[in-house]
Amino acid sequence: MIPRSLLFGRGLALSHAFSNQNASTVHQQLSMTAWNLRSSLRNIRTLSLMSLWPFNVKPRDFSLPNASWRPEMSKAYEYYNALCEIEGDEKRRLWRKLPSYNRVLKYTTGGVYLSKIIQSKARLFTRNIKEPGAAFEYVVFMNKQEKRCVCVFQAGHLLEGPPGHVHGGAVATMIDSVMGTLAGYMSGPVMTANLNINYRSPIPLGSVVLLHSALDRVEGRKFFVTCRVTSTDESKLHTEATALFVSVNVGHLFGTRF
Ligand SMILES: CCCCCCCC(=O)SCCNC(=O)CCNC(=O)[C@H](O)C(C)(C)COP(=O)(O)OP(=O)(O)OC[C@H]1O[C@@H](n2cnc3c(N)ncnc32)[C@H](O)[C@@H]1OP(=O)(O)O
Repeated sequence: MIPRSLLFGRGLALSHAFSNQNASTVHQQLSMTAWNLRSSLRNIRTLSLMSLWPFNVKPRDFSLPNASWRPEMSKAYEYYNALCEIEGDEKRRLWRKLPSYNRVLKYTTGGVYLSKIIQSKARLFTRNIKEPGAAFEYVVFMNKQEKRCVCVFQAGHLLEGPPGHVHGGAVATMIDSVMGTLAGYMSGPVMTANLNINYRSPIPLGSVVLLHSALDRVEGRKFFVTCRVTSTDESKLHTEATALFVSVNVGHLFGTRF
């Protein structure tokens, strides 16, 4: 979808051009009209080329296994991935692996935001480091029926906070992202309104942990979500969090509520 104003703005100028009866003015306006027409075609061509991108390139799914994954990460991935592949009716499948891109593609499928997003250099915070394994390696498995998800997270060397351990802000980033993904999956666009974190034990740099997130309750537009970060065998609790997400109209993200 291309914004109507962009497509038809010059078209309106074209129809208005014939309202003046004066011959020279009509001549001038015809030249203007030809210019407007050429310009419109150029705009349409540019916009249609733009609208083909990025759909003509398959986006990279950053949550697929790569060489930087430690055996523990691969093992946890295979465990949850196997749950996704349980045979049967598609609708009855409980677990799904969510793909993960470095752009928020969802909003580029159409509407007035298309050109804004396409022109943007924005990249998702957790997916903007090119070297595999250097920062956030993670994959989210969603269970919509049970209103919960599990994220397998391997924390790379660029996420250091206290020596040899993961930065609390990096842990918070992952918690916010996973809880936000769950709330968004259940409701559509959401924003974090409130996030409370208790750090119970430090996470060694390079280690693999699980983030278990669950939807606690919904009150109108408010989604209350919990999260626990544990070792992969779940014997050690690293972090606990609760958060409130508020569902928003997409216009809220662009400052144009409607
Ligand atoms: C794939 C990657 C996923 C990544 C997910 C990451 C998510 C994020 O990090 S989002 C970025 C950080 N968050 C923000 O920038 C949000 C900034 N805040 C806002 O935009 C707004 O305050 C927003 C959207 C939260 C709420 O605004 P608005 O839509 O006007 O709702 P508003 O009417 O104020 O509040 C709605 C309800 O929520 C409650 N509420 C709002 N904020 C809070 C809060 N901080 N604490 C408690 N309650 C709150 C209100 O009291 C109200 O409750 P009720 O309906 O019972 O009266």
